[in-house]
Amino acid sequence: MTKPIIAIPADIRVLDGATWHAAQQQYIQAASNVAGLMVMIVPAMGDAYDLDAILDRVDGVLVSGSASNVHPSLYGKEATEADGPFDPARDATSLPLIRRAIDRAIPLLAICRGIQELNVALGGSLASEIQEQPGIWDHRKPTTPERDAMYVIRQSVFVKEGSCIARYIGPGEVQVNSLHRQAIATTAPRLQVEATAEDGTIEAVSVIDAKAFAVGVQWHPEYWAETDLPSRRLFEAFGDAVRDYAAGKAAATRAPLKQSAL
Ligand SMILES: N[C@@H](CCC(=O)NCCCC(=O)O)C(=O)O
Repeated sequence: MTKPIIAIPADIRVLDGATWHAAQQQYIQAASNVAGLMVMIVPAMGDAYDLDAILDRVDGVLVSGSASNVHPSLYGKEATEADGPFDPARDATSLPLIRRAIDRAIPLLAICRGIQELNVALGGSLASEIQEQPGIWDHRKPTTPERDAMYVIRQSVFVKEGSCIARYIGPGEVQVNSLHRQAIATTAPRLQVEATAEDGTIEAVSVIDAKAFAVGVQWHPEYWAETDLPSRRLFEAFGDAVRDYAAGKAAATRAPLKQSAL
């Protein structure tokens, strides 16, 4: 059987003076090698593209991390320069894509910037420069050019008993990496908190009334998905949910054909 396809909304990047619609290799590799999926990068074209037509052709959505921040105007805050860098074209694509995927019961995995987009898409807000708040740790990307060192597993999160992700990675303490300076401030009404860090930072959420896998994590399971068990299990769970969705869609397409053949 052909592997199901998932959509990854692109970042806008400028390389050598040209504008690119880009997605990082680490997400594509984890989705392909661990979840067993194929990836389609969705250009950051906002409402110039019919996002439902794109969702008709895929079986899941993976919203990746990125150095840019969701524009504060999208959660009712005035932007300062310190809130940047921004990527309004990605916001204009990923936020409606997230909302439509949830409405259509299409599996969704949202990572780092992705969990922040999921929260804003559903009406929540973000806090910036969280390391400056009293009692909050420094969750920022380690300063090193070495990618393995940037993404090193160095922080505990506590997964809630009975949460959605506890089914895959167990409840209790899990070791993760951390590369962010923003975090969820007000949790969107449709989200439940699945895991927190010891300093109270929200580390994972799920959509309460979702009809499919709809999970966001503040850490980066994609980076170590081939070698770290909790990271692998999250990607495998997403892959299974995507395959279930694809199988359901294929069965629904076959059913009317069978009837008309009678
Ligand atoms: N706005 C966010 C971004 C967090 C995030 O997705 N980090 C990944 C960084 C990857 C990179 O730098 O390439 C925040 O800082 O909280």
